[in-house]
Amino acid sequence: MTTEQTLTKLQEKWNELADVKDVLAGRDWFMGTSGNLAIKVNDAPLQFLVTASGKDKYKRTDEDFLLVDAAGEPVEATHLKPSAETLLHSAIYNKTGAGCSLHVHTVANNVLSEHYGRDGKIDFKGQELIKAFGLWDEDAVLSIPIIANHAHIPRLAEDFEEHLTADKGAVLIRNHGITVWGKDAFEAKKLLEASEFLFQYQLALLQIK
Ligand SMILES: CSCCC(=O)C(=O)COP(=O)(O)O
Ligand SMILES: [Zn+2]
Repeated sequence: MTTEQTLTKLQEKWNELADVKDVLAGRDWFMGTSGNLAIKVNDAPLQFLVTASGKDKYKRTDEDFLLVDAAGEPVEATHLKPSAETLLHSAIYNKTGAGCSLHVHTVANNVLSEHYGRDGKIDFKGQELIKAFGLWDEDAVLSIPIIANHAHIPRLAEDFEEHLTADKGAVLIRNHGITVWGKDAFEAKKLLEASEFLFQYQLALLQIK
């Protein structure tokens, strides 16, 4: 690839992730600067764009993302800090064929992660939207793992990695949020939206019971 082609690809991926960020911001899924997003730019060497830590993700700026390597370290010298949870995104790109990963905190995903936390998972059956995860059988069950929210991110990443068994998926971090990954930005966003729909449904159901 020429330098020009590399830069064009980087710009395309930047715009793709910025567009996803704007849509998720429209859903109010970045409260209190929470959440982080990443998109793969290059396979060999592995490089991905990740949100800069602590930014107001409701705004679109030239400093929203930075390019990091397989270990989550900035590729170039920068004053920007990669997301505090970059290691989770690194784990996804190192262990799966995913091209995009998204993490958001919502009231629904936090409440349900606490409610089902002791089970270590939340199951959805007989719900149309589990088809977003490729589960089309009538008896299919979507099982989303729930892991403990370790403050030490390498420890959190270690637990998280155990669930990186496919190129797409979702993991809930108890009283923290959800991380999803998919082959590209379209798939990751679809999985995130489907998960949040299912969480909102389950929460509403628990409330009327
Ligand atoms: C203020 S939210 C606490 C950190 C967090 O969980 C998160 O998703 C945002 O952290 P980042 O470093 O990616 O801004
Ligand atoms: Zn978080």
